[in-house]
Amino acid sequence: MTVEYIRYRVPGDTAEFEQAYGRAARFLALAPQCADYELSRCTEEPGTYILRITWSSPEDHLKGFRQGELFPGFLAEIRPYVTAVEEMRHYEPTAVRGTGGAVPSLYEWAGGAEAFERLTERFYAKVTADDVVGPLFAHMDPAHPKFVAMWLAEVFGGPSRYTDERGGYAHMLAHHLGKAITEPQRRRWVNLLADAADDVGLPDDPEFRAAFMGYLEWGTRLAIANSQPGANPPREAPVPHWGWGVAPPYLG
Ligand code: HEM
Repeated sequence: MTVEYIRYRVPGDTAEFEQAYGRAARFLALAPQCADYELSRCTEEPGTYILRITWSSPEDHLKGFRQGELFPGFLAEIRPYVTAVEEMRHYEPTAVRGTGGAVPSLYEWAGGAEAFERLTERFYAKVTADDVVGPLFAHMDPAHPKFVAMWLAEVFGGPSRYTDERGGYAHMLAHHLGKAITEPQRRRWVNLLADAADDVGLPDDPEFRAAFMGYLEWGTRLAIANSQPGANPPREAPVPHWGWGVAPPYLG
């Protein structure tokens, strides 16, 4: 991915400029090389704009889009503003990124470490009594619920205890390798965790539950793939961090 920034200083009618970009954006929306785009207006100097476009690569932008069939239509809309461009360059994102304190983490929203411990205690009580998934956990370490609570807490934005104290992703992966988890087992695992979330009173607002269940769908489908005989997933990776996605926390 590469991020293109285009800085404009628009001398005349800024409403017309925004309308022109509104029309030009249709071509970006169709471009397979474009991941997303956003036009922002400067608060202090309203004639100044920055357009941010994320492209799959500089080559995809310069060869794929610029030399492709969508570019003439795009350019026709914004041609009057070409002379207003002050900067037009590609930037590589760095590791410095994240959300600030204005958005609570899913970990905080859920109720912190104690909420995840209540959740997994309840969940594994259901799991071990279950005929579909129970046999997989027959020799489970008694501390397993606590370890999975640490994992979930870290994934959802809590402290990095699973990484620091338990071996992180590599350790979690090692527990799934060769387990040959089936789809009915995966589905039961997800259903029991959703039931446990209700039982222990995890927040049930739509935004939290959509993000929570989104991670469970993603993680359990990976667990199936990684657990099949002969699977060769990456042995080292960071613990994933899961956020709110498209539905931010409801603060109404
Ligand atoms: C989001 C999905 C999942 C997450 C986050 C997860 C997390 C974990 C973690 C962190 C461990 C290692 C705990 C430790 O440090 O000792 C573990 C082990 C294990 N997981 Fe998962 N898991 C997921 C999905 C599944 C599914 C779908 C199954 C099977 C239906 C499964 C079966 C197991 C088993 C059998 C172990 C070893 C338990 C033991 O004997 O101690 N996991 N899991």
